[in-house]
Amino acid sequence: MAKGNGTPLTDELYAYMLGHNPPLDPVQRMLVEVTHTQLPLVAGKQVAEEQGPLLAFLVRLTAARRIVEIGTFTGLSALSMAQALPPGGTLLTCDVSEEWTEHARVAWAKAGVADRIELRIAPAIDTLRALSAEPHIDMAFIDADKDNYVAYWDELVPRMRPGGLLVVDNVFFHGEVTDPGATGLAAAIKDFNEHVKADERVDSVMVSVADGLTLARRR
Ligand SMILES: C[S@@+](CC[C@H](N)C(=O)[O-])C[C@H]1O[C@@H](n2cnc3c(N)ncnc32)[C@H](O)[C@@H]1O
Repeated sequence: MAKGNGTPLTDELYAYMLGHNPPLDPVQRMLVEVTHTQLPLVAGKQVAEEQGPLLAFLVRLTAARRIVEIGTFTGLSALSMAQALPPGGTLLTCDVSEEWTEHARVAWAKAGVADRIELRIAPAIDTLRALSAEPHIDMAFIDADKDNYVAYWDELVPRMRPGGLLVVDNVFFHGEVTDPGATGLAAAIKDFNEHVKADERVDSVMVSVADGLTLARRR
């Protein structure tokens, strides 16, 4: 079986890669530090450091004006995307935790992007179902409860405008997706990955970024 020509990502190489990406700005850096010091037990939920610049790059590349995010946590991915929006662009982000998203609100205000971000505290599936059914979303980022990924996908895809970009995090589920006996959330991600692969409404690629990322373009 072909293994690709990937280079193992050592700590040194990872640091080198980060050193060649746009550096975190002071508010982004603060958010990483606050998350690790004040929420150490759940800090691993935060997107990996290379994902913020990647998401910002994708917002600029697609000239996205209307973004929907599922899974706010302490707000680093939302901050990165909101900072890359053109004037008049907006980001709707969904979460269920007032506690975790309070850090996000503070950071967005500090960064001067609070006016372009709407945070809805409610099960994301309810927030998505309440959105217009018209294709109006330019970019979506799914990074929340894994057992609802298929449901989020099926609410989002019809609402994406043609050419719109869906980005989905954790599609490797820590490598457990290759386990034939996977259960629980790993099995949910495996089902999701099959669902995307079979979905003729999109063109998709799965890439090895952090814990695996799927990028899909609405046809
Ligand atoms: C992996 S974290 C998101 C990380 C975030 N994107 C960042 O940049 O730090 C997942 C988030 O999904 C939220 N979540 C879990 N279940 C949810 C649900 N049913 N609806 C909305 N959000 C949910 C959690 O509260 C958590 O903050």
